[in-house]
Amino acid sequence: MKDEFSFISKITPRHTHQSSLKVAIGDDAAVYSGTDLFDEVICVDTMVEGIHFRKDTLTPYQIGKKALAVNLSDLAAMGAIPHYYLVSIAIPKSWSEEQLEAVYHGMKDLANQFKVDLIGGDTVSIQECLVITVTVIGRVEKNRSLLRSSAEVGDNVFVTGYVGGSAAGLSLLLEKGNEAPYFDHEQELIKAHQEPVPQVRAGRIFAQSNERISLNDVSDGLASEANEIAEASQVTLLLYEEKLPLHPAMSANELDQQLDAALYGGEDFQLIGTASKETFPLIQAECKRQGISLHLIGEVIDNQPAVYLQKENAKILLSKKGYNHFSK
Ligand SMILES: Nc1ncnc2c1ncn2[C@@H]1O[C@H](COP(=O)(O)OP(=O)(O)OP(=O)(O)O)[C@@H](O)[C@H]1O
Ligand SMILES: Cc1ncc(C[n+]2csc(CCOP(=O)(O)O)c2C)c(N)n1
Ligand SMILES: [Mg+2]
Ligand SMILES: [Mg+2]
Ligand SMILES: [Mg+2]
Repeated sequence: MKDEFSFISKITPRHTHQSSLKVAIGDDAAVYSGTDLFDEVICVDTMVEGIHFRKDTLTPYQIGKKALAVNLSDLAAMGAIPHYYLVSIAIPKSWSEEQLEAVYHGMKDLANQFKVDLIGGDTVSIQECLVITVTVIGRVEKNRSLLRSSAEVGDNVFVTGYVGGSAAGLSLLLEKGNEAPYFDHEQELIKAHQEPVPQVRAGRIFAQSNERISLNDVSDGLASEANEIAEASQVTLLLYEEKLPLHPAMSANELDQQLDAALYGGEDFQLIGTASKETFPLIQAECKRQGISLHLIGEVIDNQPAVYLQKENAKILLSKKGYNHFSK
């Protein structure tokens, strides 16, 4: 298989049956109408041992926490308020009951933080490696879900927080293991990889602004996520290299390495999006008021699906390269 994206296109139904469906396959989560005031939002993501984590990159507690976090991040990317989650777990012989309890402990701690309830799941055995699949359900004010397809020419491009930290942390773990002595700044990068914080608050600020905002979360890397917005909105994004908020704990690394981590590393679980030039200062001010940093990183410049990176004096095409499950 070439990549998961062409596979998903192939299996996407051309017609759907339910009239309540508002957003089908193609965004961070699906949306269908709920009550008079709210739409329901639902998504699912899987973490596989050996692919998303190893016993020497995440503790069992962190595996659980991250499995829920990545799903809350997809709800955040829709502007939704999370409510419930379900967990399907496939357990190999190599995992003890004590370790599995720690996985659930990690999920529970994050669930308490966001006031979400575990309401179901499934438990099965598997031959080789642990597989954990989390489904989350939330809601957003009627017709206010934030889509990848809402970008327009003239918009500002923004991203919350810092990027590249997770990939830089993973490199350290893969190189030196989790037992090695680390400097404080290295520990910060490792933490960014192990315990990403879903940007639910930021997503809510964007949804409640009542403005047109396109949004996506950074699971596969900025280049890939920016391309998803470009494709869904049929626009060209121009990102300015010097404006990318590279995680400050990476500053000892070569600049090329930092850029590589931010653009192609993934798993930062920040939110990238676009808003009109009039809207951007409003949401940036509200983010600031709530202690969230919102960085202006580029502009929407044209009506062709593409992403460019403006370097000092060159404009380079950023392809949809990033973490890809089938091209590694
Ligand atoms: N096997 C599948 N069957 C049906 N729909 C799928 C399948 N895999 C993905 N999708 C849908 O395709 C769209 C894109 O999925 P994708 O997993 O790339 O997005 P994401 O969850 O935001 O990213 P990531 O998984 O990298 O965090 C989503 O709407 C998702 O629900
Ligand atoms: C041991 C180990 N090796 C590599 C990686 C890197 N990685 C795995 S999946 C993924 C993208 C997000 O996944 P998805 O697209 O399924 O949401 C990334 C960046 C890791 N986390 N652990
Ligand atoms: Mg997503
Ligand atoms: Mg997914
Ligand atoms: Mg992915």
